[in-house]
Amino acid sequence: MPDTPTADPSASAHVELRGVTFGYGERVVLQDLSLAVPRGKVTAIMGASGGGKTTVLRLIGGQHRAQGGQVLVDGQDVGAMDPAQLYAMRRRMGMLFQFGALFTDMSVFENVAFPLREHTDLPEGLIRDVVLMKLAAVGLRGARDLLPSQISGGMARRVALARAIALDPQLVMYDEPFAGLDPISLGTAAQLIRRLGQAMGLTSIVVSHDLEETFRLADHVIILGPGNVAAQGTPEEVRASQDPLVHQFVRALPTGPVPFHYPAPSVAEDFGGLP
Ligand SMILES: Nc1ncnc2c1ncn2[C@@H]1O[C@H](COP(=O)(O)OP(=O)(O)OP(=O)(O)O)[C@@H](O)[C@H]1O
Repeated sequence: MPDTPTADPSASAHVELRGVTFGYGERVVLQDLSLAVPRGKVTAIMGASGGGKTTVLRLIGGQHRAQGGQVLVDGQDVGAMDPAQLYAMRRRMGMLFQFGALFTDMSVFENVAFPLREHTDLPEGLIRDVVLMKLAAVGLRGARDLLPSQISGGMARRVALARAIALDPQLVMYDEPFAGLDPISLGTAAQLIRRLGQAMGLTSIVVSHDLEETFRLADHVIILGPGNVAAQGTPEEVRASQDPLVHQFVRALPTGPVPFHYPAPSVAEDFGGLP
């Protein structure tokens, strides 16, 4: 049984999935999945590898459409949006994907200016002010003229964050924001996600495998089990969950209900013909 959170996050949900089913071809990844992301808070989506976390982000961003159920952003059904509505919705969203790399032939400044040039008619002077403000927010105003090849991985992640918030989004989605970062850069990135979220009143959704950092950062945690929510609530509530899958997950145990094998034909079928 999924754990019941003490406060009902759907009361002020920014994003809601209602009975969502989604698969790639034959492979069903999400089955009747319902969850709510509270507004103005940091929500972590965690779970076993391949459990569908990135797929959930793609459904919220409208890159995929649910095959059953509804994905609601600000109460609007993403699956029913026409291209113009999708475009308008995405303008209010920032997305920071692990490999959503910077444009390598553009300076740090131009990388952050890019969405402003694409989506607004702001005059050059204002673009400069906004870019420098966003770079200042991530501590990199002084790095404006450098190329991505001249900055560290941690700095590049911060530039990508400045770019993701360039248009003052209401919602920012982070897919593995800590992957590959050293402990100091990781702590800085987590602090930035929290501080910027608070300063801008953002709803943040963080998909991460980094259990300790993510539990420290998040207000609300959702653990995906096979196709559905295994537990959700505050980090403390989720830590205390009795669900065997959640227990395995929060204690990082190698054995438990989370399968090691990707679904495959039976061993007999694959090897039965061997002498
Ligand atoms: N474009 C695609 N085509 C086919 N299968 C896909 C595609 N994208 C993802 N999958 C499959 O869907 C399942 C869920 O993938 P997803 O990336 O959403 O999981 P995840 O929980 O984010 O995984 P991880 O934590 O390892 O990044 C996986 O089994 C994956 O192999």
